[in-house]
Amino acid sequence: MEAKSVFSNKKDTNTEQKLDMDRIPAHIAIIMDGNGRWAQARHLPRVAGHKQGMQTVKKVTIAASDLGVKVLSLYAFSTENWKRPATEVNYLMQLPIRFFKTFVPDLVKHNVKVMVMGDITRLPAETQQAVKDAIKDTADCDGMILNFALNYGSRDEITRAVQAIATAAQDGQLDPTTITEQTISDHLMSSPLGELADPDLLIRTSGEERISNFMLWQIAYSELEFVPEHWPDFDGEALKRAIIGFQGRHRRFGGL
Ligand SMILES: Cc1cc(N2CCCCCC2)n2ncc(-c3ccc(F)cc3)c2n1
Repeated sequence: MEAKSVFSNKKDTNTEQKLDMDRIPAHIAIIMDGNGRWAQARHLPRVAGHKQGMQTVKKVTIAASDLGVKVLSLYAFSTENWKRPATEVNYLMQLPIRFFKTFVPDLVKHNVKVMVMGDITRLPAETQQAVKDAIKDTADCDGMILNFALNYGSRDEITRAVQAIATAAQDGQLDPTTITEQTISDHLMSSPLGELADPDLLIRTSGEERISNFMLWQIAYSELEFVPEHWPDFDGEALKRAIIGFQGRHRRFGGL
């Protein structure tokens, strides 16, 4: 059957690059980098980049949902981000609240379910409540899952999984000789995603080629796309270009 396709209207492609709508990656993860540099280039405070980055979250969420992506994971706040200046951390902690107040009705309209990975107990109470409200208000949606990584770090996630597995073994609830890769996957924060837990495609914006402690276990077989746009400049067309890059590769899952 001829694959449905959508031409990328970006004029700088020198070949006819088509988006194969029958091979959209089920799970896309994005490291949303470049917000501070975007602001700096415009002689604006760093928080202006975060504010514009929030608008990009809304735009890209709808674009991904419309393309048929099943899970979109976004690295919103890492366990390392607490080291940033208090003024910036305080601003960032307000963003989930603003997101809830301004965007949840749109998410429901697009049947998008909010999920969060990370230790939210360390967040300010108001931020925690906004996150819980976003999860509650979208719980009945069964379309794309918008999975925010918030106060998340992959090494922290793996450490917590090892602790839980060791405790179960110590309590006689788990025979250590039966531990498999699936046992570890089942104890990660991504486990509610089930078969969709592992990203097919990881995108990092702003040209940096680092993983930065994001979903280290889950991206074992992911395709990686490092794109030049700062996150505030990323959009639906840039998302299509990244997916076209993904579709252009033969995926081996370690085989031939
Ligand atoms: C801390 C933080 C920062 C944050 N940025 C905006 C995007 C650019 C990168 C970092 C700054 N965004 N964007 C959305 C959320 C969010 C998180 C959980 C939730 F339930 C609803 C919204 C968010 N949270």
